[in-house]
Amino acid sequence: MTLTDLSHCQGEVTLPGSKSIANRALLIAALCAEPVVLHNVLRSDDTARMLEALTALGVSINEQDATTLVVHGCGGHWRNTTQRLMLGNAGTAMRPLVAVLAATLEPHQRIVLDGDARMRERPIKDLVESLRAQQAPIDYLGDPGYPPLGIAGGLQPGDFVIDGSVSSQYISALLMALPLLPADSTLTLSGEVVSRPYIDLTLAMLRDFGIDIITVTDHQFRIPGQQAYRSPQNYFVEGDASGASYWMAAAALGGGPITIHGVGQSSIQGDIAFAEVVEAMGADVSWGTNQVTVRGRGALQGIDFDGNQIPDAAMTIAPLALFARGTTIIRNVANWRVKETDRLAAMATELRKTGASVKEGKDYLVIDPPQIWQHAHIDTYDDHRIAMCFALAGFSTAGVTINDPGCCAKTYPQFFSEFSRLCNLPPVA
Ligand SMILES: O=C(O)C1=C[C@@H](OP(=O)(O)O)[C@@H](O)[C@H](O)C1
Ligand SMILES: C=C(OP(=O)(O)O)C(=O)O
Repeated sequence: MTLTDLSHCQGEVTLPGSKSIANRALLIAALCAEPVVLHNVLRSDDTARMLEALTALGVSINEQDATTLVVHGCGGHWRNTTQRLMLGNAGTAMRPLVAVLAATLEPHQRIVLDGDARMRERPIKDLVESLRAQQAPIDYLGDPGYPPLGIAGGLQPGDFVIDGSVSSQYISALLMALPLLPADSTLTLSGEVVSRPYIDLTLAMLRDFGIDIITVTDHQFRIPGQQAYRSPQNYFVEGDASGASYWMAAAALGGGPITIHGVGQSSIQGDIAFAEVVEAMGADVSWGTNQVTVRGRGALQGIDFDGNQIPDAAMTIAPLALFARGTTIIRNVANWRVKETDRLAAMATELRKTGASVKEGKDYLVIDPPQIWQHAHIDTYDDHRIAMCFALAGFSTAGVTINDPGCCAKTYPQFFSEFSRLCNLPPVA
């Protein structure tokens, strides 16, 4: 898809449901003993993998309409445990399922969790070792430290320790699983903890489903055992705040205004903080009930930003940097290297194609905008966020061609049709 010389991008857009919330809600609802009606569920590759996995485990899930699903949970007593579950590249399916299955399977039951080629390269060792230290029988069936994994029941409550410096998803996974054990546990986080707002998101959702977790310190939780997930009957999935970052950026570049429906200032998603980034770079942000409006103010200014708390939305700073005055630094994002692709390397390579000057460090990027723009053919590495970020380079007169824009289906299948609509382009086939 080629995008060139976009000037206006304005109007109203309604976000799809959050991937992070939808996949947590599906799994948690499956752990309830009573049905839960989930509203505004994202339908995308990542949620499809979770839905398929839960269905294979024997959970019945009915569609009331495309985004309203009724989950008939089985209280953690899975009806079918002879499966190999294929989880694609959905971190939010793989990581929680490892811990939850370890906590809920019987010792004689065994499940294999596997994913696509990239998932087999994404580390899971810290999580597996923490579970194994508490007697969970988990085997590496391929390369040690990576999926596929064979998992059986047998996990014991006790004092869990986990390194939080690679992925917060490991910690969220343990927080979801440990309340189901027959006695109390503690969970201690070692190392620098990345992506902390996703841990807070997990804690907020666990509360909504009746689970009690005591935060002892920033690095320790006490988790009473023998708890049961309780159905709130209805649960509403907020719009995807990471997805909102592309619209905020498009408004900052094209003037907007763009009103984004589905998240508000009090969102439980950390990525909503991207609004402060576009404000700092040169846009006006105004909040309404469950909505935010962004207007560009003209020239953007480069920024020096620590992306550790919001690694997904922080990617959207990179295309803004192409249009900003001065240098932009995105720092403290080492774990970009273990996501859909090595995002530090991919981002640096693709930004350079526009004429930008980019320094790629171990855990940071330094970006200076192009002095002379070149038309860039962007490779997307099967990474939805690379595809969506580079749509924004379409605001240059040289423009971009994005290879395989369809990879945005991981979290935002409608992204390019919505982008075309707001920028007044011919509809995407
Ligand atoms: O818990 C979650 O829903 C997520 C946590 C983050 O991963 P890390 O904790 O691995 O940074 C984020 O990048 C991912 O898209 C979703
Ligand atoms: C890192 C991401 O996904 P995952 O949930 O697979 O980790 C992402 O959506 O940017």
